[in-house]
Amino acid sequence: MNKKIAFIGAGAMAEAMISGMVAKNWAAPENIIVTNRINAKRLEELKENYKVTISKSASEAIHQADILILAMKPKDAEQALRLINKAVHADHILISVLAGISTDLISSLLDAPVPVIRAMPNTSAAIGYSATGIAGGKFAEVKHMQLAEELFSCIGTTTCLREESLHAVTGLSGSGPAYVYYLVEAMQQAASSMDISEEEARDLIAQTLLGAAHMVKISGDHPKQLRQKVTSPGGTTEAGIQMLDHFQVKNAIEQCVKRAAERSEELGKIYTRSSSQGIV
Ligand SMILES: NC(=O)C1=CN([C@@H]2O[C@H](COP(=O)(O)OP(=O)(O)OC[C@H]3O[C@@H](n4cnc5c(N)ncnc54)[C@H](O)[C@@H]3O)[C@@H](O)[C@H]2O)C=CC1
Ligand SMILES: O=C(O)[C@@H]1CCC=N1
Repeated sequence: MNKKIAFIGAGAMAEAMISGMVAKNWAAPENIIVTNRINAKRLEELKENYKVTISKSASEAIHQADILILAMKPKDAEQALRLINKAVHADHILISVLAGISTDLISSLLDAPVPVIRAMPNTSAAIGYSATGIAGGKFAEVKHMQLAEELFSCIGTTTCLREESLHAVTGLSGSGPAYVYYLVEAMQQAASSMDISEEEARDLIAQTLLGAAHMVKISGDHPKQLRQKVTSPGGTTEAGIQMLDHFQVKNAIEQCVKRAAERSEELGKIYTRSSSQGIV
């Protein structure tokens, strides 16, 4: 890939993507330009760790790049886009990973007909395991979608969807790693109370999650079937699952995913409203 990519925003998600791209040799590190609002130390850290090019000026980064990746918090998007608008043109491709923010809102803040692609990756991008959903805005053509698909496929899997579905994707797989880490925290807590060391527990839990994830992906069996294969009548799993049912954990997880998706919609609405009032 000989295109230049500018990250506007240098936080956790930008780093996860940079780390994955560099590890896969998808882009030469010097072709990745990273910029943020004020934190020069953070840029130096990314330069040191990944050998990327850093820039203190977003407009300078935009002038050098072919692909722009918007990676600031939704609340900072309007200010960033007002600046980006001065440098961006229709030959750029703008990829936004912002939760909740629609391509229409982004396009409404830009004068040029820039192809905008909304993406929802997750932090497992850092090790090539992101599950990313992408959707194209009104100026995004097939060739732009293909490029975005190629980009995200270097850091995991990519699914093309209708843009309305990206709120759900955000609740499911964008935030998803955090739910899994929450489960790991709980399992580690249990292990520690039963005198298993943190290190031993981490290995046992991680391998258990990996094995179960591969089974879900490879076996083609419904998760309920997979669960039943573990559950002997009158055995340990049944006793454990009874506690999950007692605490309505399935319902809690369903509500968790739906609430996160709803929050994505809310973020979209907050910033649509604020943007029209010019007060983000
Ligand atoms: N962290 C995650 O798991 C995921 C995050 N996202 C999205 O990625 C975006 C970034 O999230 P994080 O990396 O977690 O946030 P973060 O807070 O770690 O990083 C945000 C970065 O944006 C920079 N920034 C703020 N205003 C700016 C401006 N006007 N111009 C240039 N840079 C600016 C900050 O200096 C910082 O480097 C969010 O919109 C979030 O919805 C999407 C998928 C997963
Ligand atoms: O929590 C958030 O808002 C972001 C979006 C998906 C994951 N992290």
